[in-house]
Amino acid sequence: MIKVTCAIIVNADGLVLAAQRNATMSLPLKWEFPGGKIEPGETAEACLIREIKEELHVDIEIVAPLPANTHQYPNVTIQLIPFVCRITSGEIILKEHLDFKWVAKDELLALDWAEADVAIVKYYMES
Ligand SMILES: Nc1nc2c([nH]c(=O)n2[C@@H]2O[C@H](COP(=O)(O)OP(=O)(O)OP(=O)(O)O)[C@@H](O)[C@H]2O)c(=O)[nH]1
Repeated sequence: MIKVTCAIIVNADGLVLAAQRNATMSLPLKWEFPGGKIEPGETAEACLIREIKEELHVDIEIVAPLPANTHQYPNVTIQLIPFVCRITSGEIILKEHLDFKWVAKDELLALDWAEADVAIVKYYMES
C-alpha cells in the first residue's frame, strides 16, 4: 500500500484549493488535493510541506489532520492521508498540475475527483 499525503488548503474566505491532474499523469484530468507519496523516513507532515512547495511553490502550515482513506484502484492501493492547511507565504505557481481553483465547501462535490478523494471530500464537507 502506498501512503500519500494531501492538503486541504483553506484560504481566508473559507474556500478550498482543488488541483487538476495533468493529461500525462495517472488519473488524467481528475481533481485532487495536492500532495504526494511519503518517502522512507519522512513524516506525513514533512512530506506534505515538501510536496506542496514542489507542486505549488508555496509554504504551508498544517492546521489539523483528518481521517485517512484507503482506496483500491485497479493497479494500486493507496492510503490517502489528508491535512487541513493554510498558506503562510508565497503565490501559487503550478509546477505539475494543469489547473487549480478555489471552491466553496458546499460546491466541492461537483468536481470530478480522483476516486480516493471522494470520501475525504464528503468528510470535510460534513465537518
Ligand atoms: N497527491 C495526490 N495523489 C492522489 C490523490 N488522490 C489519489 O488517488 N492520488 C493518487 O496517489 C498517488 C500519488 O502520487 P504522486 O502525486 O506522489 O505522484 P504521481 O502522480 O507522479 O504518481 P504516479 O506516477 O504513481 O501516479 C497517485 O497514484 C495519485 O493518482 C490526491 O488527492 N492527491
